[in-house]
Amino acid sequence: MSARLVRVVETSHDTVLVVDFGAQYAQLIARRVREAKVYSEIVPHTMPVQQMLAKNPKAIILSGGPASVYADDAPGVDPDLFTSGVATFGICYGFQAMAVALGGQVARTGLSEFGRTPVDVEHPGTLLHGVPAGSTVWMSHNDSVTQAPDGFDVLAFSDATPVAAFEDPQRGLAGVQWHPEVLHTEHGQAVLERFLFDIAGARPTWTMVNIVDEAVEDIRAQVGSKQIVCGLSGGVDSSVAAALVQRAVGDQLTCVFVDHGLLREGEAEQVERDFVAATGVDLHVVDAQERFLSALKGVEDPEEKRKIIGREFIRVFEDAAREIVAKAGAEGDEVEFLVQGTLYPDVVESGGGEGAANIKSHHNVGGLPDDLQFTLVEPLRWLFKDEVRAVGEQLGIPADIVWRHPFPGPGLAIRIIGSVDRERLEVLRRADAIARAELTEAGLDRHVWQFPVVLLANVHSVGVQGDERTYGHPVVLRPVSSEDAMTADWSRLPFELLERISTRITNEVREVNRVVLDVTSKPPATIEWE
Ligand SMILES: Nc1ncnc2c1ncn2[C@@H]1O[C@H](COP(=O)(O)OP(=O)(O)OP(=O)(O)O)[C@@H](O)[C@H]1O
Ligand SMILES: O=c1[nH]c(=O)c2[nH+]cn([C@@H]3O[C@H](COP(=O)(O)O)[C@@H](O)[C@H]3O)c2[nH]1
Ligand SMILES: NC(=O)CC[C@H](N)C(=O)O
Ligand SMILES: [Mg+2]
Repeated sequence: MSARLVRVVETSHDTVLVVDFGAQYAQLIARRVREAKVYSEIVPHTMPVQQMLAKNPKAIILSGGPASVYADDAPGVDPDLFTSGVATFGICYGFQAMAVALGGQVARTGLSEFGRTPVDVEHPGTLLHGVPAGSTVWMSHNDSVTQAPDGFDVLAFSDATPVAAFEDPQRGLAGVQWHPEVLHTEHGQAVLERFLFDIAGARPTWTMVNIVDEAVEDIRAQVGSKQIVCGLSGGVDSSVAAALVQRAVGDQLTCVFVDHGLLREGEAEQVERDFVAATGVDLHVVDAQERFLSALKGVEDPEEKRKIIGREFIRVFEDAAREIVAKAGAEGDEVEFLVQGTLYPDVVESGGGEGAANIKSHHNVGGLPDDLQFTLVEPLRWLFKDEVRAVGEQLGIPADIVWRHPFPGPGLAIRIIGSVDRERLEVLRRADAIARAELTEAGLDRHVWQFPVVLLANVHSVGVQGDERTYGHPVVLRPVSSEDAMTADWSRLPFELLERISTRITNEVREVNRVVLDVTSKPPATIEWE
């Protein structure tokens, strides 16, 4: 990330740091803060307090976490934080850790609360101003604060928890046992906003107009008068990134669309037609089917597939950059910059959070080759997907691009379980086209986040079609709902729709004799099968 961009963000907006104690919901907390128009970043709990303070935060939020505050290896909070003058809000584990650090008591009372829980507000104070006397919140804890630290007012209690919320507005400190960030909690956003605005005094300046203006300014400063290429897939992220760069440096930008042979039916034609029509951008289409398919020949391991694809993408961008420079007749002037549509969850998932495991190498982050020659320009690396969509709308990108379902860069290669070849790709492409067309026909595109169809090319199953025995392959339908692809649930599509898809696929795609539905959430599964 460019040091300049860090400065632009930090000096023109109030920043809220979300300290991650291993929470399920650290990302969600950051998103909710941003929904209140305050810029927010996640930092690991291992970051020293001095380093946090160096980011000049307006407020700090301590997240929940799996540990018990008195356990030997429990992550603690440096008491310096509470004398630094920075307003601090504790949620669940963060609330308990704040209580202990300031001299309160936490105990495992034997009374746990999970899920929907009624709380009584006995004294709203500043934090719970406007919250009714009885409301329902979402809890997930075994330990409870049994005594608030000196100087704090206790604001609420539940059946199992004598201290469910407290505050000391003079010192800018407050906390709740429940999770204000989850949708099931009534008045959750309002409580976060009382903390942000009334206790911390943060300013709501993180708006789409400001985000766009600042990104444009920053790209201009980074790129100057040089040529720049953008890997454009026609997906939401790269379309929005390209539109931002186009606004910043106009015709210095050339977009490169790679047809790697792993695309869905009609995709290449659609990107060429719709994207150019919508933006007027200079689009360079590369037919690299042969190159990708021969590099992938016989490869079954998912990580190996991803690494090969990441590498080939970059090699194609390098070749394209050389051609673009030659065409422009600009001798000796190399293309130094490559625009990618990398998002904040990509950054967090690929080790932005301390000790985060590598689940899979996204082709544009962990899958990049070591000898990358380009300087990356990633104007969206601070944003969540819903924010990217809002930026896209702000830039006037048509709704069918902004609301497209995400499609992974490695394409159908990671939806064929087993090695990839032209025949298998063709089978999957036909099944996928049927599923997508029926979803659209049913008017349910906006109800699902994504709808992968997966070909189990390594598996055979017996069927009977036209009174004859067949020995074909199953395909898996994987419709999911999600807010940001970090977590997901399987979509409850109507049975009639599933039936139509199943019948059409087995009738129209000869190689497939079985259609199954994936009913796993993420976690424990992931959205894509590889
Ligand atoms: N076929 C392609 N040609 C050129 N670049 C691509 C292609 N596929 C992916 N990329 C590059 O990889 C990046 C990451 O891909 P990813 O699928 O996450 O984003 P996207 O396609 O822009 O949006 P979406 O997530 O909505 O599909 C893209 O932003 C783009 O820069
Ligand atoms: O551009 C991409 N390059 C990749 O290598 C990649 N792998 C997964 N995805 C997409 O990321 C989201 C989360 O996917 P998973 O639950 O499978 O990890 C889902 O939206 C996936 O489609 C990718 N996108
Ligand atoms: N969700 C949480 O933060 C839980 C905090 C702590 N582990 C408890 O069980 O009470
Ligand atoms: Mg994509």
